[in-house]
Amino acid sequence: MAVIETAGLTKTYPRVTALDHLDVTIGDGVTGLVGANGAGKSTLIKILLGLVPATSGSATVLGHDVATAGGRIRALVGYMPEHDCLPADVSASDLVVHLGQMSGLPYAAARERTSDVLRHVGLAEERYRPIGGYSTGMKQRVKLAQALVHDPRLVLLDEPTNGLDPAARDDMLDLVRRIGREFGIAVLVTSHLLGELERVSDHVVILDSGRLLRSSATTEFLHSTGSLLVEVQGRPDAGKLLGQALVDAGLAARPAGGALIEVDVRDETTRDVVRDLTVDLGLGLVRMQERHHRIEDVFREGVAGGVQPV
Ligand SMILES: Nc1ncnc2c1ncn2[C@@H]1O[C@H](COP(=O)(O)OP(=O)(O)OP(=O)(O)O)[C@@H](O)[C@H]1O
Repeated sequence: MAVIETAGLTKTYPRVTALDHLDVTIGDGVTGLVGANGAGKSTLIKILLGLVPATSGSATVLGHDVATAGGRIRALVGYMPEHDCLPADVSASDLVVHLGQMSGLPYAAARERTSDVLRHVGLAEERYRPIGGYSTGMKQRVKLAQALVHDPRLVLLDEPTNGLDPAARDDMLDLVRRIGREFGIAVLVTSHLLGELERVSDHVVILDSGRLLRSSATTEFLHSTGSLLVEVQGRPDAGKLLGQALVDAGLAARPAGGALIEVDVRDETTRDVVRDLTVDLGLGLVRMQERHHRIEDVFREGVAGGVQPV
């Protein structure tokens, strides 16, 4: 069963169409929802939670219709909102226990789960201090903990790395990956920082002005654009010589400046062909490295080239 499914989902505000006939299916694992500011990510999340009604079209979350089963969905789903919304004068521990009870857990179970999830997100003794004194990174962890306290089947994380410095961002992304891989909870995580999602996501959905630009496995993004950068030495025209030999061998190879050649990876034999031809030509292999385009490049190419939704 799809975790999330939308059909013709549209949301119009008086001045703007935030979602425009969105058809997308999201499964288990970690899915990155990418888009520039204003692309419609937060609007999609709020509709999926049953907090904001769609203008037209439909959506289901874990098989439940968002239009009629918002309450049921919110019991099964954890939500980490984008903006700072934590009360300053309450401790993380008290807040998460309270929200656990609001999600239906008895007091004792809420306390036990709170202790577990705060440990998982890396909040130790400070959990008993008022949240007002926390750093941004600690506040983000509290927001993540409250999304997990009721043991949801799916979590919706809206810009969890917002406002974090690089080290805190890495820690948060590690947590997101662990939620998906180790705890088996489906994750939909949004970001406008495209590069970070390829590290943690199994699947990437790209939104552009409320429309679906692309939805595919992360490996497909990388695989479809994978190439090798090869550097050879031994004679002045070494690069040219190897480039021609690679083309003669049926590979797509092109000069990449000086003694550098870029070769498209055709299959698992490509590296062996490069190595053998270099040896046959009596050249020295200086380096052979992966040259993946990043999701960011694919996104840019897509927008510039007007790629049709898939
Ligand atoms: N309540 C609202 N009333 C009017 N317009 C809104 C409302 N909420 C969102 N919008 C508009 O809808 C569009 C999509 O906004 P949304 O917040 O979903 O984008 P986003 O991709 O989450 O961007 P961000 O990362 O900046 O939050 C934007 O143009 C925004 O200004």
